[in-house]
Amino acid sequence: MTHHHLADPLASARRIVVKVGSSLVTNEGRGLDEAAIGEWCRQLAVLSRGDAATGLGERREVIMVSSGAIAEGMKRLGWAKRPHEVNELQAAAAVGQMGLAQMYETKLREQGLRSAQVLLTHADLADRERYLNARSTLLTLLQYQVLPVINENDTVVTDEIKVGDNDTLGALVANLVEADLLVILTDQRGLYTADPRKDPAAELVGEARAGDLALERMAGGAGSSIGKGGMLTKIVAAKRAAGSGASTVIAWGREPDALLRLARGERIGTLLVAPTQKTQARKQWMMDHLQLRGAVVVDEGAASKLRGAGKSLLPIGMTQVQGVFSRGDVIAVRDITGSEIGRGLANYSSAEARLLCRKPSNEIAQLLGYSAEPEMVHRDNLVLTR
Ligand SMILES: Nc1ncnc2c1ncn2[C@@H]1O[C@H](COP(=O)(O)OP(=O)(O)O)[C@@H](O)[C@H]1O
Ligand SMILES: N[C@@H](CCC(=O)OP(=O)(O)O)C(=O)O
Repeated sequence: MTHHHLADPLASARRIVVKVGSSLVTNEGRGLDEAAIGEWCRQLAVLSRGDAATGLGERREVIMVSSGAIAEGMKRLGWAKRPHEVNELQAAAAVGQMGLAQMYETKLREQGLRSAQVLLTHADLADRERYLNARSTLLTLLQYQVLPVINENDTVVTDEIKVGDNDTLGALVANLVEADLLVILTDQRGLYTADPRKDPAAELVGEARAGDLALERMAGGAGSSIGKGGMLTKIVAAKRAAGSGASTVIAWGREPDALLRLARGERIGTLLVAPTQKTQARKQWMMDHLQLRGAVVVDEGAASKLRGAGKSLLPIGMTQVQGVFSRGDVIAVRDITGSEIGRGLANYSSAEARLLCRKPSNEIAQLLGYSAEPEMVHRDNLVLTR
């Protein structure tokens, strides 16, 4: 084994989710902080483009998760106090989201970066099929070097089915796209041993293991009336992000060049290291958590490409489909002798897969009336059995 030490979680991160909280984005509710948003967008553009001169030659894929819709909506509606009525909160979110989207669009365009608004709900992430759709949309945007700006779709979701806070949403997005790093920018310099607003003796935690229970005892709720989650949701988010192998940094949103410095490997704020690496985390998830719904049998050519060359499974290599499964279910991939090659997420249902056996991918659209992906199981969603 050669890969004994873990790569530096900051400098090696190539896919990064950045989350900013309401109080930062809206300047404590005073209105969208154009200068702050402009600063993050400038840094995001450098990361996305790559800039050898600043020691960031390689391009990173970046996704923004931004709060602030409700706070900004309240400001625009002239509401001084946060309403309790759900419909009023939802109305405020709808008003504020316009401002958010417009601001990010403008600031990113100034940097020569294209952006896209993505509003997600809990259901989009809980349902396997919608999950895969959201995932492939986000990955497509990244592929085209578009920066997705994500928020919860507050206007349509009711309390019971809400993600509820954007720290959690950021972690779910990190899971969704299998990010390497989640950066949570907030109004404190990181996680302290106690809420620094209440305890002046509190000290900054430099580094810890994501998921360490001692962290949860340090974290309190939101310090202001603007933010939603406080530190606890950030700690829990870090644990969740670690589930897919992403480490988390909690840092001050006004720290100069925070995103660039982090990407260069500088330690800023609190680093919560994911104990398992990405590929291992995915493998565990695929092997442990899911029951198999079915299988596809592949010919020898496909089997050797999967085993040896690290390729995706294309419909043309499939000879047989077993069981009943939906798009997004975990299925086994077997060779002609019946032995398992690997497991992965099916891009097509069993009924569709039966129609696709032995067919070239350019016929998928014609056979099914639509085409989701050219692969039956994408390499990134496939784990080889040992
Ligand atoms: N242990 C802690 N370390 C740092 N901040 C803490 C801690 N416990 C509670 N907090 C509070 O959490 C707040 C940040 O959470 P929140 O207001 O939800 O911000 P955001 O809008 O960035 O999500 C801080 O202002 C702070 O008062
Ligand atoms: N989706 C909500 C944000 C909710 C939220 O989690 O806020 P925060 O704790 O400030 O990140 C909004 O845009 O107002």
